[in-house]
Amino acid sequence: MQPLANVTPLKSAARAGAIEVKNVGQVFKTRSQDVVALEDVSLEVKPGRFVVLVGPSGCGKSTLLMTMAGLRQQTSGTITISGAPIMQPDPDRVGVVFQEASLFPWLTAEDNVEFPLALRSVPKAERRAKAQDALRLVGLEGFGRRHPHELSGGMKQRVSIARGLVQDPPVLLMDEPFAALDEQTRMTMGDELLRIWAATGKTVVFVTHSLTEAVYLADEVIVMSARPGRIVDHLQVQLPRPRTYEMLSGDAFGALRDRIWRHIRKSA
Ligand SMILES: Nc1ncnc2c1ncn2[C@@H]1O[C@H](COP(=O)(O)OP(=O)(O)OP(=O)(O)O)[C@@H](O)[C@H]1O
Repeated sequence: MQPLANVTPLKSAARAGAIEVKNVGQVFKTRSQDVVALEDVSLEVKPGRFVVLVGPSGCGKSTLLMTMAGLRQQTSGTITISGAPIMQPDPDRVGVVFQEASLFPWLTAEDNVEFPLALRSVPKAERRAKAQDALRLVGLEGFGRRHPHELSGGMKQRVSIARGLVQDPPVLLMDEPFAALDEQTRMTMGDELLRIWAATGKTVVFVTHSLTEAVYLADEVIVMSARPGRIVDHLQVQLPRPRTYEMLSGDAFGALRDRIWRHIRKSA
């Protein structure tokens, strides 16, 4: 276990990293109609679990993740993170990583990682130390002075993960973080993420369209139906860890992937 240095422990340590979503609904009001994106979604994630959300395109996966991150307010229901409601973004409790690395091109990798701390006026020396820790954790020690255009797609996404981790939140929410990467890099990044997860003990909620990636990474897979998004299945993935490439062709792996696919095909 290798937590980031200089971290203030959470007050409610016992529930740090727990997520509770209760009867959450999300309705978007547009000029022509009300779009029901989420309907009566409830789920519980225990601290330290790796949970993957899958479902057909437009079923509300990103909406659910953004609502858990406090970036949107749900229309109904409640969401608590580490035992307290989440009403707005709170980088001490929740880190977020998006599909596009969305780095500032004019800032170096370490300045990008420091950015959330700079916004909160954390002193420069402390910012730098935390950014160095986070960059080391994602395997980018020595690359901090590079600008995004000097980094590969996978490296940029590592910087983005480091930025999500820099305040050492107990929860990391990831919205298709590897979707823009080629298949080889994507597999490597999956293994890297599992290494970081094992080293930090964070709760991860990860959205993907790839059923293989879902089963490979997850402790649990939550399957959503087409809009309005509801939870239609919740699978426990009991494959041993560390996960290996050989498991991809095993019967247990195939059975889980088929079960998820049957739900998605029904919804499509
Ligand atoms: N701001 C908004 N205003 C109106 N409708 C929205 C808004 N944001 C999302 N929606 C709609 O809500 C539904 C859920 O969208 P969301 O992006 O959460 O789905 P998703 O499962 O993440 O999709 P994908 O897999 O294609 O990324 C979609 O029908 C989308 O068009």
